[in-house]
Amino acid sequence: MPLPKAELHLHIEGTLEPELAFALAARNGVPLPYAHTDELRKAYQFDDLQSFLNLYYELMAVLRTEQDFEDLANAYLPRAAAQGVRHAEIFFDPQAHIARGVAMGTVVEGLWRALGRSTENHGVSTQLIMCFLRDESAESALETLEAAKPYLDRIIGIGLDSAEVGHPPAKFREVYEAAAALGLRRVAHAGEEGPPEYITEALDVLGVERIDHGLRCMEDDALVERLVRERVPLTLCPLSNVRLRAVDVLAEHPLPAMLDAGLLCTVNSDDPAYFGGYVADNFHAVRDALGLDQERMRELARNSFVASFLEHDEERRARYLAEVEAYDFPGRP
Ligand SMILES: Nc1ncnc2[nH]cnc12
Ligand SMILES: [Zn+2]
Repeated sequence: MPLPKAELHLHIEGTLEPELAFALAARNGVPLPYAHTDELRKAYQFDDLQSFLNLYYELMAVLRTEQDFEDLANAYLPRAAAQGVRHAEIFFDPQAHIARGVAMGTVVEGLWRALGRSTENHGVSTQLIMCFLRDESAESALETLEAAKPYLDRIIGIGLDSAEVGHPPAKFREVYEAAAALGLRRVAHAGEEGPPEYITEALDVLGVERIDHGLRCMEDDALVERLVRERVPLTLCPLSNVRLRAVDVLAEHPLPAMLDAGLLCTVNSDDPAYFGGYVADNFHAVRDALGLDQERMRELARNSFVASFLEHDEERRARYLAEVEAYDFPGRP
């Protein structure tokens, strides 16, 4: 039985495995510039975030109907359950779909057909976080929030993703203020490729409660002290960092130094279909490459529930946390 955990940094479009991409392409008559799944997999060599995003947006062309989004989520959920995920806060990128003529309602209703039954069907509770693409305009983000208004009972919060450098958080001040007024929770990708100043700006200007990635905080001691003092969770994605070359090799990932500094770190999968592993695979990879002991692994699992947006169901959070504390690692005498 895997260690129980919450997954807090997972782009649902990043769970699109080559086999499902080809099946949906055939179903929808969408041509793909790859002959078969192996050829597509060979394209999964990235130099940086942008080179990944190019493929990520290209493959989304196969997602067209409610059924496609339901199938996408229904492929992820049993995999997540098998990896010990009890609770998942799932990102989606509506602008990438709306730009292709796929309506907000198609995306949210389709995902919800799977997510709404996930606790019963898979033992995984879920929340949806709608991300704005930071390389699109602030006006487009505001229009997207407007388009989401009929679906806000299904969306717990907003996030900010896509190409980071050159698109500082402050560009999105207005839409974050509007989202806060609607009672939405706020997170943002910051400090993945962008500088530590983007992390500070996400906190001060956007009022975010968690930082997605946040890796580059380690370049600024005062920022680290602040993140520790304010207990700001970071949703790290170690295999993603290696694949997108934010770190050279996993053995050099700053996670142990971040934990030693007292940062509230969590480990997540980001876009598991592209980066070679789901969330437990990320846990095992950091354990093996960085020599994390069982108490560090337990700390990461505990942090994931502490950092989750489960305030509306503290009883559930307490149950998950108790499971973490009671967990017996395999192979213990
Ligand atoms: N790691 C990542 N960073 C920014 N935007 C993303 N969209 C999907 N994955 C992303
Ligand atoms: Zn991400």
